[in-house]
Amino acid sequence: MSVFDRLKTDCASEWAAYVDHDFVRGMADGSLPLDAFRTYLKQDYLFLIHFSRAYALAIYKSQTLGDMRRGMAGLKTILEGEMELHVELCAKWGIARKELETVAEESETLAYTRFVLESGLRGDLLDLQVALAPCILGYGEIGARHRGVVPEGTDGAPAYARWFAEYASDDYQNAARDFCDWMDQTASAYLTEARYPVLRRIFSEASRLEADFWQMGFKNLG
Ligand SMILES: Cc1ncc(CO)c(N)n1
Repeated sequence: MSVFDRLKTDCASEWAAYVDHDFVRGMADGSLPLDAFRTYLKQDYLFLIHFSRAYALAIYKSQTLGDMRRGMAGLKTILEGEMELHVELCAKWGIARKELETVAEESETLAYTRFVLESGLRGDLLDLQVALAPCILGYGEIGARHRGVVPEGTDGAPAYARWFAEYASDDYQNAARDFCDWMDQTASAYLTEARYPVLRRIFSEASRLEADFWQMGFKNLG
């Protein structure tokens, strides 16, 4: 069993609340208000900036050149792939790059991103990977489950279909698989049963903060 499967099994309710959140269901059936998606997308741009910093921290926390290379590949995926998707989607929906760069950070964004960074600063590479796992592997699961199929006819449907397609793409799915293998490899070097409860707590909190991040999208709806 992978470390990811073990953590997911032990945090089943937090995991389900995250990957089956109403926000995700609303994207999947097209009913999500576009303003909720816009709020989410702007905050996610800020999220990705800190997420990149967390990958940079993974490089710093690496013990081997192999780990450093994997951290660098992850950093590249975000900086050159995912962030461009955001700029593209935002431009389509009337949010210019300039506006993205000046958006005020919501407390949910602040809490989640700094929690991930703090988990890595305080701990070692494995703590950091466990804090990052819900982000990468959760979006991988959501993308694979919905595969870009959104019923047409609602305002947001094209954006949601594009969004799902990105996370269902081979590139993203391969990056998620690589991440899972990488975490298993680190665990085989560092995981002991004595430290497992700490990792489980990190995974559970990161999953809860992901659910809060979706919920944030519903704030400020008129
Ligand atoms: C909040 C959040 N979690 C995970 C991902 C996937 O990278 C993302 N873009 N945003």
